[in-house]
Amino acid sequence: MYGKLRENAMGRIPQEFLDKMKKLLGSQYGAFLASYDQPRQYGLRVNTGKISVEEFERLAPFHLKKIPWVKNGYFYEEQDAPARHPFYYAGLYYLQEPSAMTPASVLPVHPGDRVLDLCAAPGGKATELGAKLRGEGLLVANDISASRAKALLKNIEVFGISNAFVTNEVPAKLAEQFPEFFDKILVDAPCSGEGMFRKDPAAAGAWDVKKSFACAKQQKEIILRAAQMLAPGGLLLYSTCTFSPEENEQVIAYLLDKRDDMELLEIPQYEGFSPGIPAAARADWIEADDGLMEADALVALAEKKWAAAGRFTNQHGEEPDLAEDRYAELKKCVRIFPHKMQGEGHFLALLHRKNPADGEMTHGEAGLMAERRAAAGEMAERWALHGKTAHGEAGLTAERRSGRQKTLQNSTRTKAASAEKAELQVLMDFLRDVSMPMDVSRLEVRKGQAYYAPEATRENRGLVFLRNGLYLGEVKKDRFEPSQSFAMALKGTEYNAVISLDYRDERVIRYLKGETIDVDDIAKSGGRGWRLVCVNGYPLGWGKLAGGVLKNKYHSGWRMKY
Ligand SMILES: C[S@@+](CC[C@H](N)C(=O)[O-])C[C@H]1O[C@@H](n2cnc3c(N)ncnc32)[C@H](O)[C@@H]1O
Repeated sequence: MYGKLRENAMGRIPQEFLDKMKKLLGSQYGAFLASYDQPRQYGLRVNTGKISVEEFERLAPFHLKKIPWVKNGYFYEEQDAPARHPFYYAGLYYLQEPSAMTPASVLPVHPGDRVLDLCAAPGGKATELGAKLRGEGLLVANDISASRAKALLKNIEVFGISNAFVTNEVPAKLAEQFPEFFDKILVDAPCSGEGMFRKDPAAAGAWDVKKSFACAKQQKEIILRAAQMLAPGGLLLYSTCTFSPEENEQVIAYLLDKRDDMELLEIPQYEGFSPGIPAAARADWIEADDGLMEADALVALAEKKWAAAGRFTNQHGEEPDLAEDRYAELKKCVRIFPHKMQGEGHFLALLHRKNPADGEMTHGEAGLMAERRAAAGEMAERWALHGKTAHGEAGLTAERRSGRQKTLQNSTRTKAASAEKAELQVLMDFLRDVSMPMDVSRLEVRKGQAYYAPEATRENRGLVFLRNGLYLGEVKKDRFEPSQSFAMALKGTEYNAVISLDYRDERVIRYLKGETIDVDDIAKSGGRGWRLVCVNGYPLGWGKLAGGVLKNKYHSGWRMKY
């Protein structure tokens, strides 16, 4: 009977799952099975928005080994305990299973792109997409679960990503607001998680053969909505952490059936990658809408479908010529198997939406392109007007700072009609000490709350969202209290009053636990006011200095607990 768990040599791996894998892998099945005797892989991915991989290798006291197929990925050893290190709190890396790093690493994202991560929580992939944007363009990071979206927002903030719109929506609602809007979309779909069994034995216990069918139904809805939001010429990366063909090749085959304008692209190859399995989109891997079915019913359903579609094998093994089958291109997908490389398991498909500009363009699409060209021109003018500085530029000279202040004041005048003018001025006074490149026309203060809106922001009325852009802090009468997220978005060189401690200094941990710390030895010249607290030059949060003592302003909800 389907769904019954059986104890076996590897623990609680369901026999029905093993039977499916045997069918999928054929002669490789033995090697796959043996991989369950191997330990799981631990990985961390460097946040290149904050630190280069070279500097990270020099600084991090871990046993690191490069993950060969991910430029900024490393294996570490369990005893390194990187989740307890201050560099983790500084957002220098994300802890992620190595094969899960692959989707965001193969989706080419460039500064200025409009990017959507549709199923983003808790942010393992969104944080990498955001790091690649370098603060330019827009990252819409969405999750249907409100509690998981909160975790997503925190990770985006820890990573210092300033241009994210974090939403908690169903894909259909987003598709209404963002038709053909995004250059790049990641769909890391909710799935049956068969690639998680070694890492998380509870996932094996929760597995059921019905789950793949239910997930596939959801995945098909999600991927179709994603395609609606993709601009002509855009790229869509679909991924899962499961092996089941129903949730992988069959979802891609479904999309290709529904959308003639979508095509599969080759994914840059790594020797351990396995190709997608065209036969898994047909053969007797069949979809049952209502889940659990007895074997006879499955065969009957399969025969009905094979007859109707005319492209599946029947139970006697008759199948059409592969070379003539459009599903042959499913081999461009990538499968990661734990017996072929050092990753737990993943599936990836990179899809391109054909651009009518390369052939005949429809009227609507031509309008969209013109609108986007105009918006790009307007943006370029705006940057020129406000003298945008390059990323990574360390600090402003006094001369440039005073020039910038003039620009800020000019902009304040343009907002004179706003009731928030006085509050905006308080914010601007604080920003005199900040040299992070900012476009002043994107600063907003609403009811005392200050934000820096993303570049490609849009009307979002009606959408449930947690954050639009960077939360800068709160204006309280005539003073400004900078936020934790603002500290994380700054570089150590972008605030002119910094207290930087070495990670071995015991005060770092005390600061992260929320304690007041004595910094008289560093702040020798005395002084008062806001200090950006850093570990080895990388911001951790704020403190307020008075008499050589630093009052702790680290976000109370983010404190180190042990
Ligand atoms: C595989 S997880 C995503 C993991 C994430 N990409 C990462 O790397 O950290 C799938 C996510 O999809 C969300 N989800 C489930 N159904 C969804 C839907 N219909 N639309 C959007 N998100 C959905 C789940 O809440 C879950 O957080």
